[in-house]
Amino acid sequence: MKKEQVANCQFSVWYPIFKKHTIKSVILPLPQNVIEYLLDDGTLVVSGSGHDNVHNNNSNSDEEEDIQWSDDETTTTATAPEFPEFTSKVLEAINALGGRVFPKLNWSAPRDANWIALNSSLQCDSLRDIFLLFKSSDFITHDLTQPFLQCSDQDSPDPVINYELVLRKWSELIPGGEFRCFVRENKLIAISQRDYTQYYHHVLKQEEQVSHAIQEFFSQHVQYNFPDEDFVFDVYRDSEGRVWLIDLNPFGALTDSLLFSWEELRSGGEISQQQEGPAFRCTTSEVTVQPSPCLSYRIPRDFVDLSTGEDAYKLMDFLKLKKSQQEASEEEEEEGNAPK
Ligand SMILES: Nc1ncnc2c1ncn2[C@@H]1O[C@H](COP(=O)(O)OP(=O)(O)OP(=O)(O)O)[C@@H](O)[C@H]1O
Ligand SMILES: [Mg+2]
Repeated sequence: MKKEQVANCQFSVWYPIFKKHTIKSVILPLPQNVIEYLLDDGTLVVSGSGHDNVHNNNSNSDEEEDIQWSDDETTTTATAPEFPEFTSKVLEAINALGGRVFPKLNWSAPRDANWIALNSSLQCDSLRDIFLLFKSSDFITHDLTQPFLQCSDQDSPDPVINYELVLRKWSELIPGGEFRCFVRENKLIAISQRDYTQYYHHVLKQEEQVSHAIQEFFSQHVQYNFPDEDFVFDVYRDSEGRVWLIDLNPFGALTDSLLFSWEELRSGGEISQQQEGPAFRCTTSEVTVQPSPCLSYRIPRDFVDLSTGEDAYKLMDFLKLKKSQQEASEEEEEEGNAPK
């Protein structure tokens, strides 16, 4: 996989080509100061003008507390003044897209961070929601810091990247309708169920119809229209059987090969010789159901609830526990001090 192939899969490259067949979206250039804010791994959301005051515990009681948790109403007012122009562009775009959006950068969405959002989802209705997800996501950091990490042409200069915030109209996609399609030398060679951790009875039952619909979509709208001849595209087949393009990804290890292996996809021989059309794989029984691949990115739910104040009872239990621990240690201390 070459750097150029990765550069071709940026949202702003493919969106204008396939606009008619994908979810309505708005692309906004990401200002340098916002990029720096996203990469600053100090506190999650910081009030004031910079990260300097995080450690500067000023005792002036008129000053706001330095650290603001994300669900605090004051967070928006604390961060918004720093990027007023960008904030208003984002809000305008969110409104134009119906009030709820799915955010991503040039390549990635913060899928590894959805657990941190109050709604445990990537659905956002403010810049504050977007910042919380982006700052918590390793996938977003990857886009910003090392997008060409696994490319074979490491000696060649990196293509110039203009970072962009992509806002997509929020759409309730049923995971069983999502498929990843692998194209080599402009030929559709393989289709995999996207959410391979679950068994979907209807996918298995409609395998032929699904494969046929995707092949038709590919030959009518995708084939020869993309600047590369090797790529991976993701689709969604809605309840009426219509196929939509969701994303484009580089053909190589950066992209999850799901129910195939990159070895077999690259060699192509075995999987495409078996039949005329593309190889089709889906999860075939409950036995193979696996935990969500993003689980390892999470921290314990209790910690999130406590830090956000989501669950009041949990917070009360936690405080009671702290209090009893404190009392116990005070008692111990007293005992320790008592003359023997
Ligand atoms: N507009 C949208 N509204 C709601 N959910 C969406 C939207 N777009 C995508 N999704 C959901 O989010 C998932 C990830 O989206 P997308 O493929 O754009 O992210 P990605 O970071 O490129 O993922 P990958 O690393 O697997 O390529 C999709 O599989 C889909 O379930
Ligand atoms: Mg993708």
